Amino acid sequence: MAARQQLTPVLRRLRLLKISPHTARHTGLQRTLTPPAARYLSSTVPRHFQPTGPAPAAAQSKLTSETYPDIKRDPRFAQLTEAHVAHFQQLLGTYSAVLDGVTRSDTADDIEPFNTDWMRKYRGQCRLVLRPRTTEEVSRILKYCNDNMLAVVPQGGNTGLVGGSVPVFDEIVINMARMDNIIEFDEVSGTLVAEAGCILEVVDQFLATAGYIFPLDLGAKGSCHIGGNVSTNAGGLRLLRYGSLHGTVLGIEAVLADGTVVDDLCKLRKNNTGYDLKQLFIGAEGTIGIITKVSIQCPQRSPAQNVALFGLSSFEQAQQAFREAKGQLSEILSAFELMDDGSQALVRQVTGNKRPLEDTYPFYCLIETSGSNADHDSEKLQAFLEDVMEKGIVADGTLAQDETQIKSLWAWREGITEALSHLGGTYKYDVSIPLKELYQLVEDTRARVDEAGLLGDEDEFPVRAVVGYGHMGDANLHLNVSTRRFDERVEKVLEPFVYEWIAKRQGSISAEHGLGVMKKKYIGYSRNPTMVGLMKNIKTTFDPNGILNPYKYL
Ligand SMILES: O=C(O)CC[C@@H](O)C(=O)O
Ligand SMILES: [Zn+2]
Repeated sequence: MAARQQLTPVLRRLRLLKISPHTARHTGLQRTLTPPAARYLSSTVPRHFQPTGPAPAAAQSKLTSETYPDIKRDPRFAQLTEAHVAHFQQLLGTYSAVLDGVTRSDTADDIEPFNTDWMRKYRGQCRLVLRPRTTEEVSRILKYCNDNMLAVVPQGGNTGLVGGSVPVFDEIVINMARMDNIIEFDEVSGTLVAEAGCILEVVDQFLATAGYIFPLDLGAKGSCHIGGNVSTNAGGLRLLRYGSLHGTVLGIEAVLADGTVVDDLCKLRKNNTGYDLKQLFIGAEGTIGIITKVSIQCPQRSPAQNVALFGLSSFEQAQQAFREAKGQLSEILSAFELMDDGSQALVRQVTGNKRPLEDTYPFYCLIETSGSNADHDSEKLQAFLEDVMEKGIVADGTLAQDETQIKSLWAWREGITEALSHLGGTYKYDVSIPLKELYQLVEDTRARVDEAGLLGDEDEFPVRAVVGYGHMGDANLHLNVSTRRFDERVEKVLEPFVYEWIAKRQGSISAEHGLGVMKKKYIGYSRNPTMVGLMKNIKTTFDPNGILNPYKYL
């Protein structure tokens, strides 16, 4: 206690000193999602982005097949015919298809959003979108496609960042949005069973009404589907606390290429009976089957939550702060995120929002705690803050006092992706590196782009900034190269340089966003030939004709 009193002057440096514990953020089931334009208009920034928002300033108009001329359409696949369309129309009833140029649609939807990814970096040429409502319909669609050699792309909320959920050529899109039922929830065990097309935020808000939380949270939660999350093995903001989907997913139902339904919708935490086949579908990006249902273990929602944002003078200090946070906050630490100043300057530029700290620092960390005892948590956090400030690890900081402040602090981290998208094209590298060297990649990349004469403030330079941020608690960095326009010269300077850099340090070239089209040819930088060979065997076993999400992943 004496020590704490002595430290009071240090604590005064925190602008929002008083920690007010508060209840969980989401209450009630709400299906209305906020339009993207409104996202930056208030201090209570909604925590998601939409894939169908306004096109980024320098949207890619090129087709993926033009950007990647070495990818050729597989001649084994059939061309779509009138007979195929008629078949699907009959199969799916009135809610059937959107066919480009031909009026066979149950909606007025344009086909283009299904062909284009959220970043407008990848553009396919699909002419048919199917939107099944049941597993049975998915099964029939796939059986027919397999028998007729029609390639398909499973599509969730289309919020992916590696071009995995849009076609490359004329693959048929199987969009899962209509399979959006929450099937059952056990309030005692916390086991949820839901269809793949459920929107993550909707499920999370449903769980909030029962005092639970979905064990995954990410910026795209307002648009992404839980089936897509599982298919890409999304990591998100609280992996540090709740672990990977490989641990929380208890079971899945999936449909194989030939229409076979794999019913492994297990609800048990323990089940060592034979190979754990569901694990193969988690992170397979729809290449071995389409996930139709998911059973998942949901943790209890923490009644007390606190968020703090700190400024730090070096990456070395960010590491020290992380170490202290783990030691001192232990079981209540639920997120530890890193942002460099460049990323924060871009968010500020796009949103116009006032920065949370008065001065700028080279690095910022966002810490979240979630616990069950508000007094206990506040005490721990206070003590942690006193300690890291006294030790000179943290230069300045701010603590959210209420729900609104929590959201606006989180927006400085979660809003980076969207902010960058408004500035032009972004080359994104989602990587895992041993923590010590995490930020070195950003510095080395910046130096390389600069040396190539591509980085500058004036419009003639394609690259505006090279920034880094990410899930420091998971040693997962998001290296983002923000450009005024996508430019082949930039891509050539970045690739394979970034992948080689990572391979030298035994890192992963794909930490949480998947491989998609973007990293297909680079898999060898993170997986050895024996493993890639085994993966190819698995792919052939599950999908002998290769109709599921071709041209990607392997
Ligand atoms: O846009 C990115 O590079 C990262 C997106 C997402 O994984 C995040 O952590 O914000
Ligand atoms: Zn991330």
